[in-house]
Amino acid sequence: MTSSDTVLKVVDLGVSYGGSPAISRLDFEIRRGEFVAILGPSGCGKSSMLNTLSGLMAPTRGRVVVDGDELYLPRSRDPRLGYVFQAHRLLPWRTVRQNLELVLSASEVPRETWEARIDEILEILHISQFKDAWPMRLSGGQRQRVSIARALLVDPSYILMDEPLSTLDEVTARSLRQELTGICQRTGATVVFVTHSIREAVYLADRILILTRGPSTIFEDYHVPIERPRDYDDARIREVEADIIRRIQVPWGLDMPQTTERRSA
Ligand SMILES: Nc1ncnc2c1ncn2[C@@H]1O[C@H](COP(=O)(O)OP(=O)(O)OP(=O)(O)O)[C@@H](O)[C@H]1O
Repeated sequence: MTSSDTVLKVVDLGVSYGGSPAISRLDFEIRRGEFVAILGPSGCGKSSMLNTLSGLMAPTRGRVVVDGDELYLPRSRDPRLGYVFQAHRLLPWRTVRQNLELVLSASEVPRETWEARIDEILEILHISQFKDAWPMRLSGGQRQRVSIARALLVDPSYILMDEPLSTLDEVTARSLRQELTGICQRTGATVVFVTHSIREAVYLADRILILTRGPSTIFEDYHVPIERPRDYDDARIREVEADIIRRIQVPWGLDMPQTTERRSA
C-alpha cells in the first residue's frame, strides 16, 4: 500500500533496448523529504533509470507513479519534476534571472509571484548577487548553484540529480556538498541523487539504493545509520563507506582476481 507520504513509487520497472535488458527489475518507494542516493557500477542502467523517472523515456515494463499519478499514462496535469545534470545546461544567451523565468513561464506559478520566488531561491543558494549575470561569467560552482535553484523553483515532487558535483573541483564540490543537505531541509525537497562516490552517497543520503551489475535490480536498500549534521571527514562516514565497499564486492564483481595475475600464477 502507498502511504500519502510517498512521492515516487516504482513498480516492476524494466528497461530493454532492442530486446537486450538494461534494467531487469526495480521496485522501490521514496517518501517526501527523503534524500536517496543511487549507487551502481558503470553500465548497470543508472541513466536508463533516471530517464524513466524523469518522464523522458517510457520503461519497457512496469510503472512509475508520481504523487499518485501514473507518469506514463494520460493525466490531467503534468508532474513538476526538477533536474540537475553534470553539465549546468543554462542557456548562455539568457541571464540567471531569465533562465529561471523560462522555467516559471512553463509552470502554473502566477506571474506576479515570480520575482519574489526567484529572490527567495537565489537567497537560499547564496547567489543573489548573480541575478542579472550571464552564465558564462559564473564559475562552475556558481553555475551548478543556479541549476539547483532552477530545479527547486517550481517546488517539484522530486529532483533528479545526476552526478551534479562530479565536474567541479574538489574544494567547490566540498562546499556545495556541505550546503546541499541544509538546502534540501530548508526547502523540504525530495532528491534522487546518482553518484559514483560511495563516500558522497553516505554523507548526503538517508538511504542508498545499491544496484547490481546490469541488467540491474536492487541489491540492497541501505539506510545510512549516521545522525545529522554529518562531517564529510568523520570516521563514521569512512566506516560506513568501508562497510558498503565490503558488501558490493561480490554483486559488483570486485572480488574477481585480475586476469594478468591469473596468467602469471
Ligand atoms: N539508447 C540505447 N540503445 C542501446 N543500448 C543502450 C542505450 N542506452 C543504454 N544502453 C545500454 O544499456 C545499458 C545501461 O546503460 P546506462 O547508460 O543506463 O548505464 P549507466 O549505469 O548509466 O552507465 P554509466 O555509469 O557508465 O554512465 C548499457 O549496457 C548500455 O550499453
